[in-house]
Amino acid sequence: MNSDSLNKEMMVIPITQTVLFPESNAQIRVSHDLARQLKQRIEKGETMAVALSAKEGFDADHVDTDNLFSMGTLIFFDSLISRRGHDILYAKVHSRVAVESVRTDHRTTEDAIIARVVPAKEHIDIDPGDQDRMLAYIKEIAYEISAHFKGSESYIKDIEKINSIQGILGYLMPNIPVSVKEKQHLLEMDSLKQKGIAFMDMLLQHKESITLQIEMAQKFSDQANKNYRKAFLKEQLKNIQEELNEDDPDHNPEGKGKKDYAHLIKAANMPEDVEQTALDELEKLNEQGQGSHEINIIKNYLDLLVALPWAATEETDIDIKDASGLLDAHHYGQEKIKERIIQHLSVMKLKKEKQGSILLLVGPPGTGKTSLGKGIAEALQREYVRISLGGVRDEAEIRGHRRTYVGALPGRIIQGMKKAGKKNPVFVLDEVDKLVSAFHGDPSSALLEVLDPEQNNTFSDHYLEVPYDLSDVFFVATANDKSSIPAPLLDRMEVIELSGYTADEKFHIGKDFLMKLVLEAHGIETHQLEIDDNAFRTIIDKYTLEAGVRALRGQLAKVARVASQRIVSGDTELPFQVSCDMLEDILGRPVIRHDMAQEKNQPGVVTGLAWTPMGGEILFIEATHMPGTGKLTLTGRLGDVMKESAAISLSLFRSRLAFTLPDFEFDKKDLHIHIPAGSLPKDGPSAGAAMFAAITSLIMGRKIDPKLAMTGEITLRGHVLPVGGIKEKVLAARRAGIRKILLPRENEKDLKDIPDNVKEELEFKTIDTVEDLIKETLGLELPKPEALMLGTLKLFPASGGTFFRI
Ligand SMILES: Nc1ncnc2c1ncn2[C@@H]1O[C@H](COP(=O)(O)OP(=O)(O)OP(=O)(O)O)[C@@H](O)[C@H]1O
Repeated sequence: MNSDSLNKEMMVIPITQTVLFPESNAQIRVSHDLARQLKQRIEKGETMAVALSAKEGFDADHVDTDNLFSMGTLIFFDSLISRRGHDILYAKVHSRVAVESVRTDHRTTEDAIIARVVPAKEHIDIDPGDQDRMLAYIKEIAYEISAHFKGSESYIKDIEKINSIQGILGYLMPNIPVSVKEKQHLLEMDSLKQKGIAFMDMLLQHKESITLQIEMAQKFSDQANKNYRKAFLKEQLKNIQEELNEDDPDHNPEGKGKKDYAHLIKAANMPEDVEQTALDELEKLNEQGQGSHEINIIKNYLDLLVALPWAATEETDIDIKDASGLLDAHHYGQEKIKERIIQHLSVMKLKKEKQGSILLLVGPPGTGKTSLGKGIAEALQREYVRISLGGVRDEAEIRGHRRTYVGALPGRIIQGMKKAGKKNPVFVLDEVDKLVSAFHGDPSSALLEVLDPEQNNTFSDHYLEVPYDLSDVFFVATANDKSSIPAPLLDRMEVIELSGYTADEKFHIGKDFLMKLVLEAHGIETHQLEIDDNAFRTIIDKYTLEAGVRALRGQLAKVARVASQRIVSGDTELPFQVSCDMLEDILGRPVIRHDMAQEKNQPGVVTGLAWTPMGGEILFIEATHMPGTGKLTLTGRLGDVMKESAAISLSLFRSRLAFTLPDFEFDKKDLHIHIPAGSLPKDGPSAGAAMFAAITSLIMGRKIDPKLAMTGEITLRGHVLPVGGIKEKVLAARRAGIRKILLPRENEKDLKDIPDNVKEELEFKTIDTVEDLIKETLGLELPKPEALMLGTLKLFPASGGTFFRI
C-alpha cells in the first residue's frame, strides 16, 4: 500500500497520553469495543488506520471528534493480542497524515470514528550532509542520557541502526517526558530542519533534568541517615540474591525462576482497589523487556504489596488478670503506671476497641518505656514492632519516597507494618520528642496522620501509593521530654509519666531483672556469678549517674565479661563472687561525684534542687554584690527561663523589701548570681524561690542553713508555684545530706510517690508565698503585700532610679 495515493476514509484509533511518530513501532492499548471492531475489519482485509492523539479532556466512553488532533499518523496493523483482560494492537507507524474530515459512523453496533485523510509530506529543507550531522548529534545526546541508566544498553544499541532523523525521533520520542501538546506540536512541524532542532532542544532539556534529578538523588542519599541507607542496601542485596537464585538451577529445581506474583497477590487478601493496582503492576512487569531497569523497581513494589498485612487479624480476648501478671513479669515496680495501662486495656476490652487512644510514655532514659511497650504487646498477645524517631528530620522517612526517586523506599510506618506481618500490632514509636522539623517537610505532621484515629484508616505513604489502614494498630509512643513534642501531636496522646527509680528500686530491678538478661547474654549460669548486695549498691551509687537503669545494665555487663573470662580460664572458684573491694579492679575508679550539702554557708548562698534527665541533683545558688551601676550578671550557662526567674526575684525583692533598706543604693551596686557546675546548661523556673532567698540573704546579710534545700517557681506577686520532678529532687537531697526541704504547697501531693524510708529521714515544709519562704529560710516576718504597696510607691516614684538590667 502506498500512502502517497491516500485520499480515503479510514478508521481512527484514538491515542491517549502520547503521540505516535512515523518510522516507529507502536503498542496501542485499545478498548474492548474498539478491539472488536478492529478484529472485524482486519478479518475483512483492512490493514491500516489513522492514529490521532486525543486532546486534554478526551473521554473514551463518549467519543467527541472535536477532541482529537487533526494531524496524526498512518499505522499498519501487525497483530491484535488480548492479554490479561487488555487488548493491545501492535502496529507499524508509517507517515504523517492530515485529517480533512471526521465523522462518527453509527452503522456499526458501536460508534466508530471515521476520518478522511491526506498525506502530510514533510518539507526536507536540510541537505543530506547536515542531516547526517544532526543525526549523529542526536545519537550522542541519547548515549549520554542512557549512560545514567543501567540496563539501557540493549535499548540504545538499536539506535546505531537508525539512519534518518524521522527514524530516531520515532524511536526516542516515547521516552521523552513532555506533554502530549508538545509532542503533537513537534509532529505537526512541516520543516524537517525545525523539527530536528526542536527535538534536539527537547532532548537536551531532558538530559539536564536527568542530571539534576541524579544530583538531587545523590544529595538525598548523602543526607539519608545510616539506617535508611542500610535498609536500602539490604533490599538491593536481596534483589541481587534473588536474581542470582533465578539463574541457579539449585534454587529452581522445577525451572521456575519467577515468583508467582499472581498467586501471591490473590493470597494477600488485599482490598479490591489495591489488588487491581497490584495486577496492573504485574502486567507492567510482564511487559518489560529483558534487562529493563524498571523490573526491579516493579518487583520491589510488588514484594511490598504482597508482604503487607491487609486482612484484619482475629482479636484474642484479653484476660485482664493475665495481662496484669505479664506486665509484672516484665517490669518491676511502677505500680501506678502499670495500673494505668491495665485500666486502658480494660476500657479497650469493654468498648471492643482495637486501638484505644494512643499512649505516650514519658520519662528519663532507661526507665523501661520501650520494654513496657513490649510488655503491652505480650499482654495483648499481639505482634510487637518498634521504630525509633530520634533525629528523623525528613517527612519521607515516615511517609516514604515516591517511586520515581532513585532508591525509593516506603516510610518507616509501612516498613514496620511489613515487619509486623499482622494488621494489629503494638507499634512503639520511640523518641517522638526527638523528631526534628527541617526543610524536608515536617515529619511530625506525617505522624499526626498516623496517630489520628479519624484519618489513619487511610494513611498515605508516597511509595505505597494506595491508602493503608492503620486503625487496628495499638500505638505506644515514648519520649524523654514532653515539652519538645509539638502540641497537636501531644493532644492526640494519653500521657503517662514515668519517674526515675530510687536506689532501692534500681537494686531490685538489677538483681531480679537485669542480672538475668546480662547472664544470659554472656552465657553465664546463675550459680556461676554472685554480686553481693553491698557491691550492687555501690555500683548503683558510684558507677552510674542516671534516672533509669541503662548504665547499670552496662556496668553489670562489664562485671559479667570479667567473670566469664575468669570462669573460662578456670582461675576462680564457683560462684565467682564480686564484693565491694573488687569493684575498682573490675570497673575502674568510681565515676560519680555528687555535690554534698555544705557545712557552712555565707550570706547569699542557698541550696536549690534540680531535675535532670539523669535524676535529681542539688545545686548551689551564689549571689554577691559590688559597687557598680545597677547591673545584674548571671553566670553558669543559665537558660532564658532561669534568667527570667532571676529578674523576677530581683524585682520582687525591690518591690517588697527595698524600702526597708533605705541605705542600700541599688543603682550603685552590681549584682552577680552564679550557679556552679558552669559547664552544664541549666534552665527552668523552679530555681525562682532559691534565687529570691539568695538575694534576700545577701542583701539582708543573713545566712541560710546549708542543710535546707528548696524548689519552687515564684511570680511577681510573690506566689510560689508548683514545679516538676519532686521525687527525683527529694532523692537527690537525701543523698546529699539535706535535712529539710521547702516545696510549693501544690506539690504536697507528689510526696506520696516517695518511699517511706526516704520520707522518714527528711523534714518537709510547704510554702505558698515568698513571705513563707523568707520566714522558713531567714526567720524573718515580711510585711503583707497590701501594706507594702503604699510604701513601695512612696519609695519608688514612677520615674525613679535606674532599674537593674539583664
Ligand atoms: N521496672 C523495670 N523492671 C525491669 N526491667 C526494667 C525496668 N525498667 C527498665 N528495665 C530494663 O532496663 C533496660 C532499659 O529499658 P528501656 O529500653 O525500656 O528504657 P527506655 O525508657 O525505653 O529508654 P529510652 O528512653 O532510652 O528509650 C531494659 O533492659 C529494660 O528491660
